[in-house]
This record gives sequence, structure tokens and C-alpha cells, in this order.
Amino acid sequence: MNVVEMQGVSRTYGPVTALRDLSLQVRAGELTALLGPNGAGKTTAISLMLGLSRPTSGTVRVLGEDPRHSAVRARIGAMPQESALPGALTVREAVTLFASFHAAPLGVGQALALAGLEDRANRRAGRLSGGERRRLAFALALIGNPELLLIDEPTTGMDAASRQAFWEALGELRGQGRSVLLTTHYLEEAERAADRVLVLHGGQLLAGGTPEALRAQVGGARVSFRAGLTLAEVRALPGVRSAQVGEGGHTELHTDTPERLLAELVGRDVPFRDLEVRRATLEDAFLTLTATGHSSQTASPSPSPASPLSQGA
Ligand SMILES: Nc1ncnc2c1ncn2[C@@H]1O[C@H](COP(=O)(O)OP(=O)(O)OP(=O)(O)O)[C@@H](O)[C@H]1O
Repeated sequence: MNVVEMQGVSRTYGPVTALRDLSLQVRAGELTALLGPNGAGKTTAISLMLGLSRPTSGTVRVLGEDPRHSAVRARIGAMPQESALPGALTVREAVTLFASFHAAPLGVGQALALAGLEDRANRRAGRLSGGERRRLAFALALIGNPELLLIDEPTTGMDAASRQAFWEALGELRGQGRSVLLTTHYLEEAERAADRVLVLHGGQLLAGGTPEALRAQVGGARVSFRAGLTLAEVRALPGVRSAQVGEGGHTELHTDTPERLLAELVGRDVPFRDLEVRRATLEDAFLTLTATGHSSQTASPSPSPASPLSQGA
């Protein structure tokens, strides 16, 4: 069963096309990460799922209904990128107030514990740090005991320990059978925690699948070294799926058969140094997919991986 279905959805803002004929599904009981570079359309997609705006064309169904119906919205927990919090209330008062809006809320203590806010319960919301404000927004999103959580960049501003606690809480919520869709730029965390990943680019779905399936699309291993080879020579090496050659002969490539490739270099007596071989990550897959703008598996020169997405990941 799918908790979200978008069919042929476009959304324009004047001359800007934020989403272009986008079709995607989010499965029930899973944690799905919606990834994409800045401006890819992630927030636009989430706001359509939350019923905050309507598509220019196409259909959006959440829990089988139009998300603008209030009955559906009561079953969704929303954590937008920026939330206005009741600054004069304490954390406990704010969570208690939001609990009163719902028919069958979670316990206030349970929500505070899941959000890691027990020791901040008596602090005024207006006095919280940036990371604590995100945690309060999380507590407010889950207090209604939602079937589906839609979360936009939850861990931005959280320190490492808070991020880890947040992912543990999400794991617990999913273990209770809830569905979660979140956007994030922390690809390492998405790789560890997500059942499924959707990659948006330019308002379109570029790829979707398990983190393992996406990694497999770019090749099982990432090999880097310095050598005097041109890009054409590197691409001609056996089993190279994608490659780039930068300054000083710095070469990065993806391959399913690193042993064969290294045997070839040694056999041909190509001098190389600074060799590094590691398993391809979701970030490698993401950078390759978004650099080429399509999910083809042909070798292609990717730009430098100094993308904003690698920051803090
Ligand atoms: N209200 C709006 N008016 C005009 N343009 C908008 C509006 N909202 C979004 N856009 C544009 O639509 C595109 C998609 O924006 P969106 O916020 O959905 O991207 P995103 O993937 O969430 O990006 P980020 O990772 O930076 O948060 C961008 O080009 C953005 O400038």
C-alpha cells in the first residue's frame, strides 16, 4: 500500500517550474528519504503532500485522499523547514496545547522523550537553541499520533548527538508501523536509516529505490589515485562505469571490478600513487546521478564532488 501517490504533478510559480510531471509513490510502513540538490523541488513536493498548496496539474493523494481535506490532515504529522513556535510557552505547555488539538494524542511525556526534550520541558520555547527548536517542532509533529510523518530537513541545526537520537526516534516510530517521508542533505544518515530513497532533480524524479540499489547503479567500488592518464584512457580501462580526472592527474572512478582494474594498471606498468579503494556510497550515487542529470549507467565525466550536498554529510 502507498501512503503518498503523486501522478503527473507539475507546480509552477510564475515563470519558475518547481515540479515537472512528477510521479512518485511512498510506501506504507517505510522510512523514505527524498533527496535532491538545492532547488530540486523537495519542499514544494512536501507542501503539496501537506495540502498547503495545490498542484498546477496532476494529482496528489495522501492516505488515499486529497490532502487538503481536514480529515486526512489530522492523520499526518508535519514538520516544515521553519516552524513558528509559541515562544512564550514552555516546551511542556506547547506540547500539551498541541495535544489538545487531537482526538487521540500521544502522551506528552512520550512525545518529549522521543524528541529528546525531557530536560528542556520547563524552558520557554523562545529561549531554545536552534537544534532544540527543531526537536520541539518534531515533538509537535508527532504529538497527534500520526500515521504518516512528513518532515522537511529535520536535522539541520542539530548537533551530532541530537541527530543520532532523532534517527533512533524515527526508527522507533517506524517500528510502530508509522510511515515517514523526510528530506535531508545528510546522505550518510539517509543511507543508514532509509528503507527507500527518491532522488529529485530539476523537479523530476531521477531515481528511486533502496540505498543499496542506488549504490549499485554507479558501481560497487569507488577507486581514486594519481596517475598521468587522460580521461579517455581512464574510461577505456576495464569495467569503468564513470570517471573524472582532475588537477595533478587526480583520478576518481566507479567500477564493479576494482581488482581487475588495478591488475590492468599494474600489468601495463602505469605509475600511480595515493591509491584508495572503497565501497561506493549513496553520496557517490547521488553526485553521479545529479551531475549527469539522468540515471544512465554509461561512463561520464562528473564535475567535482564539492557539492553543497557533501557539506556536513
Ligand atoms: N513560493 C515560491 N515562489 C517562487 N518560486 C518558488 C517558490 N517556492 C519555491 N520556488 C522555486 O521552486 C524551485 C524548487 O524549490 P524548493 O524549495 O521546492 O526546492 P528544495 O529542493 O526544497 O530546495 P532546498 O534543498 O534548497 O530546500 C526553486 O527554484 C525555488 O526557487
